[in-house]
Formats: sequence, C-alpha cells, structure tokens
Amino acid sequence: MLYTIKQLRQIEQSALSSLEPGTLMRAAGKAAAQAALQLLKTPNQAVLILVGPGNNGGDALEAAVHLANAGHQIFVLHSPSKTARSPSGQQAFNQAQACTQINWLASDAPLQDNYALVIDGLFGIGLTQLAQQKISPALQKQITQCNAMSCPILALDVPSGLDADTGTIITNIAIQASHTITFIADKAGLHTGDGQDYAGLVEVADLDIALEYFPVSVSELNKPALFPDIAKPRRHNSHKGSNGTVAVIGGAVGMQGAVILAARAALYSGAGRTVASFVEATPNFDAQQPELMCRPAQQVQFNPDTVVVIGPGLGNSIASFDLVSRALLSTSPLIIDADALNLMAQQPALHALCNGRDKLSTLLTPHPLEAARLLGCSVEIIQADRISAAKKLARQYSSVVILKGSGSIIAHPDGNMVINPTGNAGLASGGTGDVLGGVCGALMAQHKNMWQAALAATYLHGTAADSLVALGIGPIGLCASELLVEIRKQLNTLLK
Ligand SMILES: NC(=O)C1=CN([C@@H]2O[C@H](COP(=O)(O)OP(=O)(O)OC[C@H]3O[C@@H](n4cnc5c(N)ncnc54)[C@H](O)[C@@H]3O)[C@@H](O)[C@H]2O)[C@@H](O)CC1
Ligand SMILES: [K+]
Repeated sequence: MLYTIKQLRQIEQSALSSLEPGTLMRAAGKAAAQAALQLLKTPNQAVLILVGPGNNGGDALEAAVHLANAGHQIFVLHSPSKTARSPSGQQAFNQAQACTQINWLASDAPLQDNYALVIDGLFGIGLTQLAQQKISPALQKQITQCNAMSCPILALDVPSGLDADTGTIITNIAIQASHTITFIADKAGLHTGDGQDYAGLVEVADLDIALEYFPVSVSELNKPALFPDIAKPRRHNSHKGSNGTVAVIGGAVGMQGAVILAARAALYSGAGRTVASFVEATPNFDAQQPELMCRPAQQVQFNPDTVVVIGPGLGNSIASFDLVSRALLSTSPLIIDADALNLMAQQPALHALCNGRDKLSTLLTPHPLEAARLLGCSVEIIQADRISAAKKLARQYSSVVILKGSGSIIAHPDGNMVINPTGNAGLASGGTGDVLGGVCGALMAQHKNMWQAALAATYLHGTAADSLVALGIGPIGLCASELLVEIRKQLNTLLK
C-alpha cells in the first residue's frame, strides 16, 4: 500500500508512543545497512555516506556504524544542522563519533569517483514543499559529483530532493539513486512523475511496526491481484458473441492510423468482434488485419454490448462533436481518449452529459496535456501533483481515469488510486495511447468491469513494453504497433 507523508508521520508517532526512543531510527539504520551490504557484495569496500541535518541523517549514521563494523571503509560527509538534532538523531551522532573506524570528511573535501557505493541520507520526508529553500551551492556541488559517480547510489527513505507525495523535485537539485530503501511503507512519489528516474529500484523496510498502526490506505501499486476478473481463463464453450464487441470511433483524414492501431489492439486483446469506425474517408478494409470491420462512424450501433473507444484521431469537426454527444448519451460503455477528451474540455454540454452517465461505464484516458485541458489548468500544474489531478478528474467527470505518463495513475471516482509500475520510456511515442485505448475496450467488452479493465490494460501495456525492451526492441524506436503481439502474449501468460 502507498501512504502519504502525513499518514506516515501519524504512524510514526503512534508507533513511537509504545517504543523506546531511537527504536525506529535503529531499525531504519539496520535495514539500510542490510540493503547496502547486498549492493556491496565483496568485503572492505569504500562507502561514501551523505549525512543530512535531520533524522534521515540519523538513519545514515546508524547504517554507517553497522557498515564499519562489517569491515567496510566508511567516509561520512556531514551537513551540520542549524537547529538542534532530535534525541534519536543525537544518539546516532554520538554513537558514530565513538566509532573509530569511521572517517569524517571535511565538507569542502573534493569527492573522488572511487567509492563502491554512495548512501544518501541527506533529506527524507522532512523535505516537504514547505521547505522550498534552495540547497546551498556547496551541497549542490556534492550532489552533482555523487550523481556523476559510476557506483550505485542507495537513497534512504527517499532520494533527497524528491517529494515523496507527488514525485516532483522540490529543490534545485536532487539525488539520482539507483536504489531506494524506503521506511515504514511505500510512497506514491517514488513511483510517478520523476519518482522512477530518481528512486531507481524501491525496497520497503516496515521497521517491524505493528499493522494496527497503519490506517486503511486507498492507494497502491498496480498488480494482477487487483484485476482477478480479467486474469480468468476463457470458457471453452464460448463464441465471438461471448467476448463482446468493440467499436473504435475516430480517424479524420490524416489520422486513420489511430483508429487502426486501437482496433488492432482490441483484436489482439481478445474482443469477439472489432469495428474500426471512421468519421471521414472509410477504407474498404485493413489489408494487414482483415479481421477488422471498417465502417463509417455514423453506422455505429450504440448499445450496452458494444464497448465504444472514441477519440483516436477524431478531429474537432461538427460530425465529431455529434458522435461524442451520441456516445455520451448512449448505454454503451465508453473509453474516451484523445480528440474526444479535447472536445469534452471545450464543450461544457459534453462534460454535463459525461457526469450524467453511470460512473463505472466511462473511462477517460488523458495524457497530461489533455488532463490540463479537462481541468482548465496548465500541464505544469498537472505534473506538479499527478495524483491529485487524476483524482480530481475522476471526481469532476464521474469516471474512471487513467492519467498517462511515467507512473500512470488510475483513479476511481470513489477516491481509490493505483499507480502503475510497469512500462518504460519506449512508450513515449505516437500511437501507444491508441493501443492502450483499444486494450481497455477489449478487456471491458469481455469482462464488463471498467475499473479492472483500466488496471489490467495499463499493466499489460507496460509489461509488453518492458518485455520488448528486454529483447532489445526499444526503448528508443519502439513502435506502438510492435506492442500488439506482445500484449497478447502478456495477457495469455497472465491466465496460466
Ligand atoms: N521520526 C522518526 O521516528 C523516524 C524518522 N525516520 C527518518 O527521518 C526522516 C524524516 O526526518 P526529519 O523530519 O528530521 O527530516 P529530514 O531528515 O527528512 O530533513 C529535514 C531536515 O532538513 C533540513 N532542510 C530542509 N530543507 C533544507 C535545505 N534546502 N537545505 C538544508 N537543510 C534543509 C531541515 O531543517 C531539517 O533539519 C525520514 O525520512 C526517515 O528517513 C526514520 O528514522 C524512521 C523513524
Ligand atoms: K535520502
């Protein structure tokens, strides 16, 4: 589960009320040292430890003593505090000072690139948006030097400079860790926005805090256990009618490929029948995928058994507006993407129709710019707090929402939120969103559960990209159409 800084502070306070002072810091230091030992592998290695002024620095000092006792050469670079240390921080400091194997570096010492590991204990969750002050030039220089080193960087709790709630960088520079050991519970900011780039591989150390201290969380990372209905094998006694119909609507002149990609994605994700519907210039058929039925969009039959994916390359003509209105007024489950989202952002009447629908029959799949248009704000505001933006969209449009981007966020209109951990930068190219829309449509058509369809589609879209990259296909130059066969493979693997 994912917890906010506010919730973590409460958990920490409640747990500490029944523990000896310093217990949690000692547990954090021990867990950090264990994570470091796994990265060091061989004995007698040189380790640089960055120690900040707060309790994050205290954790680092606890780890320093463990690692020195394990026979490693420990070099501590300590940023002194302007305010008094906490009692547990002071205890950790005294203990480290008494440890004769630890080397204390002068704060202006030049840093050589000869360490086997850097441990980042500069700032943790204490560095909230309230502490917007810039990092000093001296510390900035040290962080730049560490980021350029060839060894791994292990961040304690969060990479220093990253907001653990939003996944944005809140200082002028941040630690780019290869690994993060995060304490008490996982945090959303490590997985969305800049989170994945700065936190690297995330491990959670719960510090043995009893479960009773954790409030119910409505946020977590995406995983197959969250979409059990989709991961069910298909019945032997089924036919194309049992697996639903998907109609993709879009394809203004010059954008027909968007409909083809979404429709092929629906086909490869198991829709019983797939109709590629064009607002203009309908092709006779798709020569590469003749299973698709190509028809003028005006002929789409809206009914509860036809899942409609509307928007890919739709344009903003009067005909497009009419189609979006008809779709919103219909009983068809809807996946609303691309130009259909832009039309809805421009036309309050369409927004009102969206709000009038059954909220679990509508899925919006905006990228950050489309989300900004829907909420009437800038992309910067969306990206500064992607989680709040996704939740707001789900609430304001009474729909399930997938806010795309690094760490896509799937938001439920009732407030639940899931962050998708799969996928990579290979997905940052044209057409991948059309593919996602098609997969959502097909999974909804087969299983009639919009929330689980959104979770599963986002997850599979990401694992397909990860699998292709592992084969050397991307991330650079990965084409949206290459995802199709791999998504099919990932989906079928899930059923086994
Ligand atoms: N309180 C506890 O019981 C526990 C705390 N833990 C650790 O404590 C961390 C939180 O500790 P804190 O609340 O002390 O905060 P942090 O250690 O995260 O950092 C806040 C400190 O940084 C200073 N600061 C903020 N912005 C700065 C800037 N731009 N330049 C220089 N200094 C700046 C603040 O004045 C403050 O001293 C967690 O992330 C975790 O690592 C863990 O030990 C687990 C238990
Ligand atoms: K840190």
